[in-house]
This record gives sequence, C-alpha cells and structure tokens, in this order.
Amino acid sequence: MNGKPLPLTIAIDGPAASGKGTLARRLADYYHLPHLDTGLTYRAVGHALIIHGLPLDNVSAAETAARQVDLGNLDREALSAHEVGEAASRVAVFPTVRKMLVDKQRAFAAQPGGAVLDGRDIGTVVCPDADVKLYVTASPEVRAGRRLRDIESRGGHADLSEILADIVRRDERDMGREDSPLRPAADAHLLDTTEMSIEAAFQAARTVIDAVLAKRNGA
Ligand SMILES: Nc1ncnc2c1ncn2[C@@H]1O[C@H](COP(=O)(O)OP(=O)(O)O)[C@@H](O)[C@H]1O
Ligand SMILES: Nc1ccn([C@@H]2O[C@H](COP(=O)(O)OP(=O)(O)O)[C@@H](O)[C@H]2O)c(=O)n1
Repeated sequence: MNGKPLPLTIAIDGPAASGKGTLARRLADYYHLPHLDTGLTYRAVGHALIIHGLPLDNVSAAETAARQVDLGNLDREALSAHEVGEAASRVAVFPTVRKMLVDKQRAFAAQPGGAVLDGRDIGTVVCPDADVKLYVTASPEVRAGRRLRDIESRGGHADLSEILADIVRRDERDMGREDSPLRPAADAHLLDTTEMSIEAAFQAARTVIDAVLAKRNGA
C-alpha cells in the first residue's frame, strides 16, 4: 500500500502461537505503522518474578514489575522462552497488573498515525474503537507444532504432547479469567490459519483492511 489515509489502528487478538504476532509485524510493515506485541509486556512481568525467584502469585511484586515495564525496552529474545509465556498468563489474571499495562498500551495506540497491537484483549479492552479488528486462531495441534518448531529453531528441545498440553492449559486460563478474558470482539473478523500459510493469512487480512479503508474513502 502507498498513500493510504491515516490514522489506522489495527487490533489483533488470538490464542498462543496462532500467528497473530507474525501477522501483526507483516501488517505494520506493509501499512507503515508502529507495532506493539502486548504479550511482551505480560512476559516482562512474569520474567521479572522468575529472575528474582518470586512466586508467580505474588501480586505486589507483579505490580511493581508492571509499573517498571518500559515499552521501549522489551527484550523479545529474553522474553520469548516458552515458560515465560506460561508465567505471563499467571500474572495476567491480576486486574491491577492488567490496568497498569493496559494504560501503557493505550498510550502507544494513541499515536497520531495509528498503530498495530496484538494480544488477547486488544479489540475488546485496549482499543475497542480500532478501525480493524482481527481474531486469529488455529487448531491447538497446529499451534503446538508451530511452537515446537520455534523452540527447535532456537536450538531447544521439547515434547510435542507437553507443548500441546501447555497450550490448552494456557487457552483455558486466558479464556476463563474474570478480567479481560480472551474472546473475539463482536466486530472482529475471524481468521482461522489452521490451513493457511503466513502469506495467505497476510493476504486475507489485507483484503479486510483494504475494504475498511475503501469504505472510509467513500468507495
Ligand atoms: N499461517 C501460518 N502458517 C504457518 N506457520 C505460521 C503461520 N503463522 C505463524 N506461523 C509460525 O508459527 C509460529 C508462531 O507464530 P507467532 O506469530 O509467534 O504466534 P503468536 O504471536 O500468535 O504467538 C512462528 O514460528 C511463525 O513463523
Ligand atoms: N493483551 C494481552 C497479551 C498477553 N496476555 C497474556 O500474556 C500471555 C503471553 O502472551 P503472548 O502473546 O506473548 O503469548 P504467545 O501467544 O506468543 O504464546 C498470554 O497467555 C496472556 O495470558 C494478556 O493477558 N493480554
């Protein structure tokens, strides 16, 4: 795209390893928008507790860590470990932690040109007025296979059935929590990538976004 009207805010949600981050980065690049992977903010909190040897149900330590999260300084490499994702979903149930992180995420989303954000509650809570909302999903088995390949590509080893069990447990926790559970916003476009390549998912998302932009332009 070139010369597309701004601002444009794109909200992408979905369960673990559905491909939302890959899609978000691709769309941000294509539409020249800043991107925030909000999962990294929850991962940063979980990671802080792990490295200080603190239990993951220590709310006040999680609050302190959440207050210190700096969006400009999120180390994707250090935060990408599978167990940090699990820790993130444990601390993500605390409403006070969520509020601190959501405030930072909303400030990012409020940039004049718009932004792409991906996570679990972007279309429902962080950016309920987003121009485009996508809910990316895929079968748990396919998602577990993708996560396993991620781990192996970083030189790690893991067991597919354990990864699958972790993913199912994380889905249940994320969908079942009281505050901001994972669910598609009523006006989200569903994108099931179970049998879609990264390129096909990108093209499908582009079709949705370009239709929204065309409508906005009165086409
Ligand atoms: N449509 C797709 N088909 C195949 N692999 C994909 C697809 N989308 C993403 N992936 C791969 O799956 C893995 C998880 O994707 P990622 O974008 O990190 O998921 P999420 O952000 O939802 O956790 C990555 O290795 C990515 O390259
Ligand atoms: N907007 C968000 C983003 C992540 N999270 C939590 O953070 C965890 C890690 O998110 P992530 O997006 O990095 O995880 P993956 O989908 O990459 O495995 C999720 O399992 C959620 O519990 C959240 O509650 N809200």
